[in-house]
Amino acid sequence: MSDQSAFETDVWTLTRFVIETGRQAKGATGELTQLINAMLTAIKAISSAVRKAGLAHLHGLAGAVNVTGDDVKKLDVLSNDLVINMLQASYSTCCMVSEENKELIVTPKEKRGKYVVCFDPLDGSSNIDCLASIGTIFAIYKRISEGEPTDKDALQQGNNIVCAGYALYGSATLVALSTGAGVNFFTLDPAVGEFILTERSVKIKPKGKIYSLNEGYAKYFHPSINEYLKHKKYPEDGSSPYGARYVGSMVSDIHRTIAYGGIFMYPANEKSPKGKLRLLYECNPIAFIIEQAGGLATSGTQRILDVQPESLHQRVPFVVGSPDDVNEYLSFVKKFS
Ligand SMILES: O=P(O)(O)OC[C@H]1O[C@](O)(COP(=O)(O)O)[C@@H](O)[C@@H]1O
Ligand SMILES: [Mg+2]
Ligand SMILES: [Mg+2]
Ligand SMILES: [Mg+2]
Repeated sequence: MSDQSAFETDVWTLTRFVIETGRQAKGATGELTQLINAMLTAIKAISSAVRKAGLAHLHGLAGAVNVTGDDVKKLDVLSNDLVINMLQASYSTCCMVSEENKELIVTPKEKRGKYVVCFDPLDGSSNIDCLASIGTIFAIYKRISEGEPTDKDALQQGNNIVCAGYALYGSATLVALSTGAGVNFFTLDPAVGEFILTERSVKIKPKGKIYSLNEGYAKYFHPSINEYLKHKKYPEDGSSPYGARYVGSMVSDIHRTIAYGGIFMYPANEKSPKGKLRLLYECNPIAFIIEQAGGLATSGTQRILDVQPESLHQRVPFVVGSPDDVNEYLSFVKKFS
């Protein structure tokens, strides 16, 4: 920062950051910049709705069940509508996949651009009514077909991600963003209505002190998971046991994992043989961000970004975090295979 006075006069806002990096990219047309800015507008509007949800009668159920069996909340619907409308109005998308829409969302012909966006408009919606932190997750790809957009455009490996990010509506509203050159954090200054760069080139610790999962399902876990958890609670080498944290909003649990280090897991269990989290709009964008911060993301048998998607709402077991912690977990998988 150039100015040492209390009031910063040359601030790096996220809008400025996106314009600058867009300008530097070879052959850039500005379409990705337009798309990211539209996403940020949706995120600001969702943040505002989240902050006044209780006052604006936005708590509670919308009265439907979505394609993966979740009860849909009023804020899920509002967030979904905001993201779809803002993105379509940016003239930069051809199709989208949302947790809340069974089918591919195809942009009207006259508003089409070259990008595909997969998103979870509101993550952790079971936490809305108790005022715990929630989020939004997204991944952006270039379309791969010509003519009418099809599912094929969205069924791309995470390896093809052009840009991914998440917004966390926590004690502050924060956006983590990566275009493949590291991860940056931006915090919303509500007075200005802009996201301000607060942490550049974020790196996750090689090893943490926290494990995070819904341990209530232990009865249904594979023995390798329970053995690993036992090792975290009763370390044989005399080291201190790990602390346990689990919000139940993935964005919160992931943001803590990046900020403090450690491991987050939503493994398969007997009741959910592929776990709960969905590949296209939950696991892939988070895996991209975690890897960009120096961490690892695996299904237990495969790197998440290498998984070839077969359907829009498919689930995948998900284990992510500090590299040493994820590798230690993988050694337990190996022992039991
Ligand atoms: O209640 P469980 O089984 O622990 O599941 C919690 C997980 O479900 C989710 O809430 C699913 O996300 P949605 O709220 O977007 O459906 C994740 O954020 C979280 O990690
Ligand atoms: Mg849901
Ligand atoms: Mg979610
Ligand atoms: Mg959701």
